[in-house]
Amino acid sequence: MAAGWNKLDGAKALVDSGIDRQFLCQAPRSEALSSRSGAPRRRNPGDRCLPAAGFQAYFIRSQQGGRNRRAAGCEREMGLLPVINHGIGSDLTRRMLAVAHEFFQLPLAEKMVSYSTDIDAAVRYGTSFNPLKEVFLDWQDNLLHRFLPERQDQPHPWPTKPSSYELIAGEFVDQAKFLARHLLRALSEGLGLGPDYLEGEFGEHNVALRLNYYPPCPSPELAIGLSSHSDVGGLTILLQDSDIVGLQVKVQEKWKTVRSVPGALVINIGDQLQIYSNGKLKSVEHRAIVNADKARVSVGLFYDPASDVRVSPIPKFVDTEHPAAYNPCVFRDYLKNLYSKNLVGKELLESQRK
Ligand SMILES: O=C(O)CCC(=O)C(=O)O
Ligand SMILES: [Fe+2]
Repeated sequence: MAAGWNKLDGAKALVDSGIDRQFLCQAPRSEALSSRSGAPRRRNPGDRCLPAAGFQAYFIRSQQGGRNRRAAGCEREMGLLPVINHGIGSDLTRRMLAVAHEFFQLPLAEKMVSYSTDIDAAVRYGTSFNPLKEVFLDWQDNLLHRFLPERQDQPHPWPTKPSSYELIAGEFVDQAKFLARHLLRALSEGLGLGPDYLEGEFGEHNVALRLNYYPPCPSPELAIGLSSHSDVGGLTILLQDSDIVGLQVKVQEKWKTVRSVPGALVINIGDQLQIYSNGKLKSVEHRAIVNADKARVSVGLFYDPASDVRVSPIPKFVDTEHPAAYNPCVFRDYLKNLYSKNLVGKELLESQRK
């Protein structure tokens, strides 16, 4: 294991602890050495590198699906919506991505101030999805903020470093929330409901902001950045680093890579909208892959029903031909279920099926 590293320290800390020493390469010795700059060496297809113990926490599934991860870009029929004229200024999206990078560059101890295993914590820093349970970790570290309606009378405990974080992330949350509401109204009308219907169902609504950081990975074909999942709530507004691909969507059992267009946002439908619409809307199965060259960040704003809302198919979508397909579930319980398991595609939603 990398000296002094433990799995809760996360992917960036493992990379920082010295990639070069972690690989026992069976390639010719001269090739096996990394470049003098210390930058991860690009591997040749013929290399047989065995990751040492620290990396084995991530290098998984090693034999599965490697080729798929490099699938060509395609946005048609993906079930998600890349949008450009979304009203969030390019200056703000650029600053949001920059401050996210800055956050993850902080020393580990400063990020760990926000480490918590409490899923109700307002701010939570960590690695992977459920590192205490997973055998193989996702190659990413993350910071999650939850803005719960029941806490709206308390100031949000923003991380104090980087110093511009609160201002930039606060502005991004406000604008992305505004956009999410607008989209929810449009979806509601598109379903033949009144424009405020879905918003009414969501109640006081939950908002969460998640920053994902994927450090460069010496063997990207052996790791996954974020395991396959669908977002569990209502709508997700996702901002990703320009010109670094990572997001993939499952379309007809194949992984398609989503192009990363500067300033564009990707809108995702979450599980609760599939339940409300009794399957008329479908939550999108997606994942993130990693690359050997560049760290990537993504920032997701999740606009979800309030925790105490009981979600079930809307009566308009239920009749004898279309019986209710899902059991009702209080959103808080759905989230608890999520965090008690590992991320596995749409299994959680499937377990809600009648
Ligand atoms: O990094 C990405 O592109 C995906 C992030 C994501 O799916 C999430 O945070 O739920
Ligand atoms: Fe997601």
